[in-house]
Amino acid sequence: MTNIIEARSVYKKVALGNENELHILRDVNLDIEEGEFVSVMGPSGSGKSTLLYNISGMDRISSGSVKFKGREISSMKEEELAELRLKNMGFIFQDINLLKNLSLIDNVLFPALVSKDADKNAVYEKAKKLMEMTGIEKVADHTITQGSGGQLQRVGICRALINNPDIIFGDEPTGALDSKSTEEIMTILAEINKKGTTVMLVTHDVKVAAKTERILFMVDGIIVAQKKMSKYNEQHDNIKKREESIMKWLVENGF
Ligand SMILES: Nc1ncnc2c1ncn2[C@@H]1O[C@H](COP(=O)(O)OP(=O)(O)OP(=O)(O)O)[C@@H](O)[C@H]1O
Repeated sequence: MTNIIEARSVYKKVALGNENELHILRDVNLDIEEGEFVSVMGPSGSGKSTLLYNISGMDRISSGSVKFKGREISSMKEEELAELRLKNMGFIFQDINLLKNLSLIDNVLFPALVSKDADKNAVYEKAKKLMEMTGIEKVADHTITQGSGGQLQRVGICRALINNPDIIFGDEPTGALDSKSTEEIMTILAEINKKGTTVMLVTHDVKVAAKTERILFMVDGIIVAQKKMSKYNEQHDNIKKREESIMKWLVENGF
C-alpha cells in the first residue's frame, strides 16, 4: 500500500511569553495509507486538532517532516500549500463555517469556483450529484438558516468533496449532532471512504471511532497507542462489539 501521509519527528511548539514554550506535538511519527479510514481520540487538550491541522498543512509544524503523496509540505510556500489543500484535501469541522448569504448549493460550489479554469456547468452537475448522494438535493436552494444541523453538515461534506480530494480531514464533524444525524453522517463518510477517499477524523465519540479502521490515541501531544481493526462492514460486523472493544482498549490505555 502507498502512504498518502508520512509524518516524521513532528513537533509543534508555541511561545507562551516569558520565554516559555508549550509543546503541543512531541515527536509524532505517523503513516496514513491511501484509502484508510482513521480516527484520533484522546483527552481534551491532548493535541488531536493540532495534529490534524499540522499534517494537513493548515498550520505549520515547528520541526520534523510531513509528506503528502511524497511531497514535503512543511517547506512549501503558502500559495503552493493553499492550492494543494484546495485541490487534494477536503475539510469538515464541527462548526460548519458556511457562508450566510449563499444558498446551500452555492456553498457546495464555492471551492470549485475559486479556480479560474473551472467548468461551471460540470461543477454544478457535480454539486447536484453530491447533494443527491447525501440526501439534501431537495433543500439545495435553501439558505443556511433553513437547514438543520445534520443537513448543514452534509453541505459541509459536499463542499469538502467538490474538488475530488484524495483525503478528507474532519475535526469533530459530528460533535454538534444528535445520534441519528451522527450515524447518517458516518454512513456517508464510510461510503466516500469505500470509493477510495482517505478519511481522518478527530472524535470524542466511541460510536464514531467504531466505524473507522484504525484509532490513534493521543496523550500530551504524543500518539501513545494505536488500535487496528478491519474496515467496518455493516452487514458482517457487530458494531456494539466493536464499540466495547474500543472502550476496553481506551481504559487499558488510561483514558
Ligand atoms: N496556538 C496556540 N497557542 C497556545 N496554545 C495552544 C494553541 N493551539 C493549541 N493550544 C493548546 O494546545 C493543547 C492542544 O490543543 P488541541 O486543540 O490540539 O487539543 P485537542 O486534543 O484537540 O482538544 P479538544 O479535544 O478539547 O478539542 C491545548 O492545551 C490547547 O490549549
